[in-house]
Amino acid sequence: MAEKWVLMVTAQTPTNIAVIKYWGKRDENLILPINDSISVTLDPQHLCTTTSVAVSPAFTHDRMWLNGKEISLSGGRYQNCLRELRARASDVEDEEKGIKIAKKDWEKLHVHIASYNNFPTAAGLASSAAGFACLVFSLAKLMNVKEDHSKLSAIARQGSGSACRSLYGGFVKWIMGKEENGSDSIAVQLADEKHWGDLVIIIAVVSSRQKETSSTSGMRETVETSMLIEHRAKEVVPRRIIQMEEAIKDHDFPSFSRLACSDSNQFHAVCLDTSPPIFYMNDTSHRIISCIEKWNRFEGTPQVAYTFDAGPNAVLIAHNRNAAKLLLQRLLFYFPPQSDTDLSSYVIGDKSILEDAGVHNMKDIEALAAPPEVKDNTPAQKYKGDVSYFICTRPGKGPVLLNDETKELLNAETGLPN
Ligand SMILES: Nc1ncnc2c1ncn2[C@@H]1O[C@H](COP(=O)(O)OP(=O)(O)OP(=O)(O)O)[C@@H](O)[C@H]1O
Ligand SMILES: C[C@@](O)(CCOP(=O)(O)OP(=O)(O)O)CC(=O)O
Repeated sequence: MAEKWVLMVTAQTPTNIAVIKYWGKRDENLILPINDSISVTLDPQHLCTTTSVAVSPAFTHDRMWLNGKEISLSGGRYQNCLRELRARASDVEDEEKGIKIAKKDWEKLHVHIASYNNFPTAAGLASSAAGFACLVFSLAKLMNVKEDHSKLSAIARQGSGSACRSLYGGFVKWIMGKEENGSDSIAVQLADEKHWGDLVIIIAVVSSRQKETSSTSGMRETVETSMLIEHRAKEVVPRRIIQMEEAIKDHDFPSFSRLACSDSNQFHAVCLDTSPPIFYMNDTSHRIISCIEKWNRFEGTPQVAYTFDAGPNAVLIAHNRNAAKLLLQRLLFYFPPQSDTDLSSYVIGDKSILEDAGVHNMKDIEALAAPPEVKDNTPAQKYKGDVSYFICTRPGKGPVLLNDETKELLNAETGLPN
């Protein structure tokens, strides 16, 4: 194998937001959780990771570049994923390029990985979920790993727990499993993205700075010190999982919303019950919760569900386009952009919701009326600049291979970043 060929695969993988949260591990190395969790996959058009992986006899060691910067692959999580994939690699033949890789060659061959997140990394927008899912999916294709998505999810899980749910589109359950080796701790699809196509998701990016306590250390401290976590994992979540599956199957938005909001609040309550306490939400997060709670109560039936991961950003799930329009009007009313902000960078993603809301420029935002649920009270206060930007999106599809050469992140001849 003295030739200098480069074989490359590029894939795109979505991120996901948990509506029944994973928080706490029973095995730190294999990443085995203490409860099942359920998530919604977000449309990769708006939030996704793109990863190119390449193999060449010319590569001297495994290397990775994340968002253009070289990072070390020596960490246990990357090593575990690479080892599991190499062990399952098969023969690969590319007749056109005259490349033949035998199964046993994969132990000696090295890979180059380049990945790009089209959203802030490590800011509570689940970059590790999309990132590890994409790494595993693309390497599995390159190495001709002949296993289904559920088996691949058990490998992605070893990169980051929530990553196993990004192997599927739509609505996904991560089954915690019972086996000590983690073989039954896998993700399964509950319903695809078309099943509940009415849902609209608006993310309020409250802060895109890197957070103080990572999910990994946060959940470790919770398991070690919180008395509430055991009750949550053993009593509360198992019941909620059954109810959430039903709500999704039946398109029952009121139940979906109540369960998602309660579960997010309970996750943040166990963070507060951790010693020392962990605060992921901030004042802006709390104001968003109040706004939604007030509106939902005023309407008599939930219009929007909220959920917050390990950070202050709000993920708001509206039951249809009309609710999303009314939601965006409320959000822009309470959280108008700074005067020097450009509207097109303040609301990104699916801008058609902005059209529905009748907001075309900054003047339209200033002209928004206070929502009816606050009218009788003192004039509603506004919090200009407290939200960095909004992303409008929807439930989306799972990983896909990209055959477009212009999307490749590695050079087809050198295997180095483009
Ligand atoms: N595209 C990627 N490919 C591979 N690994 C990635 C990628 N993006 C992020 N990661 C890994 O995930 C880490 C960030 O994970 P972290 O859990 O801190 O943040 P997050 O996933 O953005 O937030 P959260 O999981 O709490 O929602 C990065 O330091 C990196 O190791
Ligand atoms: C709050 C959460 O987003 C926690 C995600 O934790 P991670 O999957 O990032 O943690 P590790 O398994 O240690 O990598 C809830 C969820 O996604 O279910």
